[in-house]
Amino acid sequence: MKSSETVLYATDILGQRVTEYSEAKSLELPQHLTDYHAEIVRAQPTTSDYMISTFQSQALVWLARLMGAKRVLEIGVFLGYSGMVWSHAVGPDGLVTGIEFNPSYADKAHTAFAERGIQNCEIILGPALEQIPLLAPAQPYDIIFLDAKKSEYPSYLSAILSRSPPSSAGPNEQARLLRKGGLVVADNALRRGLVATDKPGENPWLDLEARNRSAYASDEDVDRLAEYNELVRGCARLEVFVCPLWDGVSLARLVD
Ligand SMILES: C[S@@+](CC[C@H](N)C(=O)[O-])C[C@H]1O[C@@H](n2cnc3c(N)ncnc32)[C@H](O)[C@@H]1O
Repeated sequence: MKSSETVLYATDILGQRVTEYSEAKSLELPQHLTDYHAEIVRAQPTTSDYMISTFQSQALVWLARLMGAKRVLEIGVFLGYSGMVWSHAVGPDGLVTGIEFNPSYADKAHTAFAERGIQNCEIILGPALEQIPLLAPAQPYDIIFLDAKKSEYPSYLSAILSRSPPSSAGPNEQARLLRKGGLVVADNALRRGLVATDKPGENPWLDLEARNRSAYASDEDVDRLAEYNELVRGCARLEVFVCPLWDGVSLARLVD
């Protein structure tokens, strides 16, 4: 099988079966997460693909647990599904802080947390680029999850890095936003593969994009995501792996 035929963009039966098999053989998500995901898919069919999938959730829980993560900053909350995933990953003694600029989404997420007795998720209301500089976590985050405006990813990254100075800048660990060894996890880093190819005949999403721009990605989104991937790859303080699953997930570790 060619690498381009992995589960990410596969529409063939084998790709589906491999994905189902991998989900079934990976760590189990608790019922409240799978139920809430299914509830949103049923109730909000046109926007439910804003959410990470349950399969991606399994990977993120595994990753957070591998790191022993206890503090997660999530930029882009929507209805709180991925916040609940991080909440589960960090456990009751951890904390998930979300930033969301849509008050109606934030309300619904708060309600969903309360209905499920989830007490370790908080939401800051406002535009991410205004709120990031105001954050003052008691301890630096272990993971920062980018899932808000795609065209702002490069700006999120520079805001995070400028608030996370290297050790050489002095003993200022408490003031850092992201701890040394922490991860910037950026969802949709490949955006339907458009960052990799927009040649007609190579990317079946091109037709869909042209017909329905608003549902998928604008040229600006794709250009800024490509810029984000370049910036991360070129940054000496970050070590990155771009995972070609789902819509692409960039995993960038802050080395210093
Ligand atoms: C893709 S959805 C997040 C989905 C969520 N992480 C999940 O998987 O369940 C993106 C969210 O980011 C919010 N958003 C977009 N731009 C934003 C910004 N500049 N500041 C804060 N929130 C923003 C949107 O309102 C939307 O709820």
